[in-house]
Amino acid sequence: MNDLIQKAFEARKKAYVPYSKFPVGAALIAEDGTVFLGCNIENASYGLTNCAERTAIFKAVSEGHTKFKGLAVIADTPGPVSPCGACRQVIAEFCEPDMKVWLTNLNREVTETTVTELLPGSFRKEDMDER
Ligand SMILES: O=c1ccn([C@H]2C[C@H](O)[C@@H](CO)O2)c(=O)[nH]1
Ligand SMILES: [Zn+2]
Repeated sequence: MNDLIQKAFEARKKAYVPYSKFPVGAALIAEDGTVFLGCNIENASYGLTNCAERTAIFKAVSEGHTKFKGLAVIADTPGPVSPCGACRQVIAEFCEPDMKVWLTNLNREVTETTVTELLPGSFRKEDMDER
C-alpha cells in the first residue's frame, strides 16, 4: 500500500497543470502486479482536462489490462484527496466494488476506501445485461 502511494507521489511530478497549478498523482496496480501511473493533464479548453485517476485507468486499459487490485491517489489537500464524480464513475466501470482505494495527501494522511464507498449505487454494465 505504501509502495503504491509512493508511486502515486512520483506520478504527481509529471502533472501538466498550468491552469490550476494543482498536481495530482495516481497509481493503479493490475492483478498481475503491473503498476500504471497517472497524472492530471489540463488544457487551455479547461473542460478537456483529464484527471490523474482516469489517466492511469485509460493507460492500463489501452495496454490490455482490465483487472485491478488497488488504486492510490495523492494531492496537496488539507485531508486525503477526494476523486471527482467523473473519475468515480470510471473507477466503478473497471474496478470491482470491493477493490481498495487509498486516498492521501502530502502529509500522508490516508483514507482507505473502496470503489462502492466512492460511488454507491453506481450504474454498471451488469445493469444492461440480457441485451
Ligand atoms: O481527484 C482529483 C481531483 C482533481 N484532479 C485535477 C483536475 C484538475 O486538473 C485539477 C483541479 O481540479 O485537479 C484530479 O486529477 N484528481
Ligand atoms: Zn477526476
